[in-house]
Amino acid sequence: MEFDEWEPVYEAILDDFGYDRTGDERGRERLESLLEETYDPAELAILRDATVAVAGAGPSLETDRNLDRVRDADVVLAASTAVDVLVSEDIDVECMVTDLDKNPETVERLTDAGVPVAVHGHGDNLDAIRNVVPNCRHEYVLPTTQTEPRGIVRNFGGFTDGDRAAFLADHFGAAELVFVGWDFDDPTVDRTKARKLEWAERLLYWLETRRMDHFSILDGRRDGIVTDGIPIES
Ligand SMILES: Nc1ncnc2c1ncn2[C@@H]1O[C@H](COP(=O)(O)OP(=O)(O)OP(=O)(O)O)[C@@H](O)[C@H]1O
Ligand SMILES: Nc1nc2c(c(=O)[nH]1)N=C(CO)CN2
Ligand SMILES: [Mg+2]
Repeated sequence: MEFDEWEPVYEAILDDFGYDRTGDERGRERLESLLEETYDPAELAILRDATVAVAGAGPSLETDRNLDRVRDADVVLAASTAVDVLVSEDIDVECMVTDLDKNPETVERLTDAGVPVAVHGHGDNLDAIRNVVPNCRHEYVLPTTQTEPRGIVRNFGGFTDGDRAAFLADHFGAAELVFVGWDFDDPTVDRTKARKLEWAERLLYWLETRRMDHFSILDGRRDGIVTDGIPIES
């Protein structure tokens, strides 16, 4: 997704959470200033026409059925701690997507082993960027932002770690997205996380309907409505 399509949704997210756009720009600048080189996104051509498992970090990821669905996929993208769950089941991931808030040692280990990690900079992870990025192998770090992309820092669309993985797969031409480990109504999460998951759900619904490329047909027939181009669950 290009930024001009993403920007109105980004503005709605800023508004909803009260985030400061200049904070996100600072996150982008910190990534820019720390990275001497980056992962070449052209390498993500492995996603083209692939069946891609998009693993969220919800508790259902560990069910046998979901682990089998991941094993059956051509390519596995995993958000944050979902990587650790999959690795403990002997499942390798092709790319990790994270804002560095949970398992920095996994980020360092993957980049060291030559597995790309899409590292997201935003206004609330500036310290994590400074603490973790210098310990990573830069040629396996793909820096991302949710604000306007600049220089080496890319924006493929998406907000939370998991939905950004789905937007990444879409951007690089995945044929099919298989969602595992997505528990939108997880009673164990706090209020802020629940609101982030609400956004993730809305964004994935938008992405999937956009991928189907028949918004106008779906509008009013599925259990969602379209407001300003953003599908909102009814
Ligand atoms: N029940 C769930 N709990 C946690 N993550 C979930 C769940 N269901 C789906 N996910 C996806 O897995 C990702 C896990 O990443 P992580 O726990 O680091 O969250 P995050 O996006 O950094 O948000 P936060 O700032 O709240 O930690 C989430 O971003 C979300 O997209
Ligand atoms: N500014 C800001 N941006 C975010 C935040 C956050 O806490 N603050 N959390 C996210 C979850 O992955 C994604 N983006
Ligand atoms: Mg995270």
